[in-house]
Amino acid sequence: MIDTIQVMTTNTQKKLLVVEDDPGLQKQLRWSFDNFTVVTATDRESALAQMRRHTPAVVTMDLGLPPDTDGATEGLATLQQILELAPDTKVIVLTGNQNRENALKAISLGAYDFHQKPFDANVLNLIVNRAFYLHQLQCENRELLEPSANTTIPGFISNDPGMVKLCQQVQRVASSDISVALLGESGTGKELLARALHELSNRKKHHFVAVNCAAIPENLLESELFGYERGAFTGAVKQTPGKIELAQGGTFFLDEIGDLPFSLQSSLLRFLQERKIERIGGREEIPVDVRIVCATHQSLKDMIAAKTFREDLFYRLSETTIQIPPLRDRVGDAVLLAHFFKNRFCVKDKRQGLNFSQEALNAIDRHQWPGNVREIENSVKRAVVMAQGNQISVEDLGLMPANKPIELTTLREIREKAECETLVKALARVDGNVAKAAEILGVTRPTLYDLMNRHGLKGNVKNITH
Ligand SMILES: Nc1ncnc2c1ncn2[C@@H]1O[C@H](COP(=O)(O)OP(=O)(O)OP(=O)(O)O)[C@@H](O)[C@H]1O
Repeated sequence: MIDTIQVMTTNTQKKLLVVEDDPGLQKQLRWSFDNFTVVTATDRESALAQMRRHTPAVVTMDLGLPPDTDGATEGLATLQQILELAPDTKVIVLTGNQNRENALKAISLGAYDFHQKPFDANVLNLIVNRAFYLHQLQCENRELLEPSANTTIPGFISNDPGMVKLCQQVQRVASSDISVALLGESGTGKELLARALHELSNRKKHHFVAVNCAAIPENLLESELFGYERGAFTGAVKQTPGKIELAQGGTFFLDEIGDLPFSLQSSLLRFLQERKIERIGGREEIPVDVRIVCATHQSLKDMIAAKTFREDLFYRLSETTIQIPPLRDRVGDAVLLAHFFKNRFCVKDKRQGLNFSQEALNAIDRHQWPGNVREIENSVKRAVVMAQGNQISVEDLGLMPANKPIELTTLREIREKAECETLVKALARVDGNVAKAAEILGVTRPTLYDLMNRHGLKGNVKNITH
């Protein structure tokens, strides 16, 4: 049974979860905290469900939960899971001073012990209030210690003034229907911004449909985009709408537009001019109202010059062009993003309390991140798994410590050297398998090939060993 009494404090809602299987005691406890939103639970399952739903600041719990009301195996396991779900939550166990050993075990897990029987509601009230303020202080501390992001796009983390402006530009164009071309290196957040354009527009009730032109073989791409009628070709067993049609009313995102085969560029151009599609093997023209967003890491201007990309299509696709800078050009963002992903993966992997060592933070700031945000995301993800104790080291991140005396003259040389060494290390670890090395480094295969080319490693992969 859930009972809710809502009272707000200045900035954090006072939420208390009472975990107690004795109905009499539960009732008594529930009414003792009229300045809290009180939710209740009687066993492990309901306690965890309430934790997920409400993330209360404070929990009071009876250790003797069913099925083992005498022992505390169930209660201690519940306590551990509560703290894993929300490590900032303050848990007060009500042991009634009956089992000192269990009380000590609970304290070692991170709980507070309230051993008074019969319990005094006023004293417990004081303790719960104190625990709440401790929780609030801890949350505020965390916010102060960790840099915060400034953009107005939910989930898009950056404090770099250029990026903040770029996000404002995204927000401004989101409400219009003009086509947007997002240009930038791999992993800079093009898809994330494409989704933001959709979410911030009044098309958000409809679908956001993405097609990656590089991932679909040329002979299948046409039917993927435009759909087909039954019997249009061998294997066309039923009428199938294309991705453009599926985005009706919403946003259609063409990722890696630079990889759209030349043969299909004129079909796409026709659609953009007429806003109608014809399924393969069909006779009917179907009007489709979609907003077009595309992205690429390639230089479309160079492709136009090389006559591999149609200029007229480029102008249709890029009524607005947004150039996203690489991560190495954004001031302070690497550390900010590292904290962001660390917090995300800590919650996901239930590894609370992890922090970067100072040396790791310096290395994050120094590293060039050729794979941009995707690389930092993957690096932190792996580090959260690898870290021992509560510190993430430079090694956990797969970065280079700055302990060698610097003999080189320019920063550029130092960066180049570090990049080259990282590539060699990653390739050696996977016996020269480029796909696996790209995964470790958080870059795409083409990016890794480019980097290997630049560092003269391409012909030498087989020579790279441990
Ligand atoms: N500023 C950001 N804040 C938070 N997460 C980000 C940010 N930029 C990118 N990401 C995350 O980084 C990863 C890569 O981003 P995304 O897929 O949008 O890049 P992309 O430029 O489209 O890459 P590609 O060209 O390789 O397709 C995603 O998991 C995305 O959520």
